[in-house]
Amino acid sequence: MQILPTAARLQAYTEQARQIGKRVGLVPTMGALHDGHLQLVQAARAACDEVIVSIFVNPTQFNNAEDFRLYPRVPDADAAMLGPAGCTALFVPSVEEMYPQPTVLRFDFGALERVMEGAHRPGHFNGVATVVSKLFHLARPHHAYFGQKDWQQVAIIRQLAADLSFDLEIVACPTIREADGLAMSSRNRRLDPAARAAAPRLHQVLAAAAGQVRQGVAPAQVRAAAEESLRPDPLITLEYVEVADAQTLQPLSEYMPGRAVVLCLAAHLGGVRLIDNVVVED
Ligand SMILES: Nc1ncnc2c1ncn2[C@@H]1O[C@H](COP(=O)(O)OP(=O)(O)OP(=O)(O)O)[C@@H](O)[C@H]1O
Ligand SMILES: CC(C)(CO)[C@@H](O)C(=O)[O-]
Ligand code: BAL
Repeated sequence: MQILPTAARLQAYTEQARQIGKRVGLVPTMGALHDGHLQLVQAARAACDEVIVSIFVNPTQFNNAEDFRLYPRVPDADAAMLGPAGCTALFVPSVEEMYPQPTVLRFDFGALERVMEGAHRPGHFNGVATVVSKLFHLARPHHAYFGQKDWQQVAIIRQLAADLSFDLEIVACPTIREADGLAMSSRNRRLDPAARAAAPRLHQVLAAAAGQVRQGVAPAQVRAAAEESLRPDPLITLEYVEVADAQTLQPLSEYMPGRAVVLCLAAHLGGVRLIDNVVVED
């Protein structure tokens, strides 16, 4: 596995690969890798000759300085996992390399970002779109891999790729969970034992809500039941729970035949902010 510390090295590496007809897959991450990430690497390996993983804790997508400071960083353990998983090149730029000057780019994803993570983390998707655009320009991958745990992020990146005519396929991979249902997430490492023990409640509540959606319980009632169910838990502070159209991400007041529903939430457990979602197909 090659280590590529600079943008120029990444560009040269992928350009050479494309010139000899290789298919290039890109897996953007912020590191502190787990099986959710490795699934993306495996999917890339199955479809591509070159699997480029980027690890970059992108400052421009953090709306909370403490969250950025405390984001788990374990570069040696990450690198040790990636070779055996099938990564052929690891891009690990510095902040100065990615942002030689402060960026002034502004994206507006309209209704897609006025809800959920976009509404609760001002500037977050601007930072995500900025860094993902840069990665797409530098690596020019044929395929780029993202996780459905970040459902809204996938929708925004699809819009970004379409609007900017990036010639690549966005591949969304399912959410990988711990045995107790907790969605794998780098931030899980920051949970203390009590918060870790409480954390599977998030998925339990979403699973119960999904059951209600399947029975036709109205969206407002589903939301209220989820809020009610988490309220007594002293370790969990719910930030939002939403019942939304899975494609447009807009909150639903009623179900529409033939349209999938996504149930999304964000919650704080002992200072750690986690998100999760489940999708209910019609
Ligand atoms: N449990 C998971 N299952 C599938 N994909 C995942 C999972 N967790 C993260 N991913 C995907 O991995 C990519 C990199 O995510 P990232 O490095 O931010 O990790 P993370 O675990 O989501 O961390 P955090 O949510 O704490 O930032 C994203 O496309 C993300 O959706
Ligand atoms: C896509 C991404 C790597 C951009 O920094 C990040 O938002 C993430 O890890 O999901
Ligand atoms: N996986 C989402 C990246 C973030 O929370 O900033």
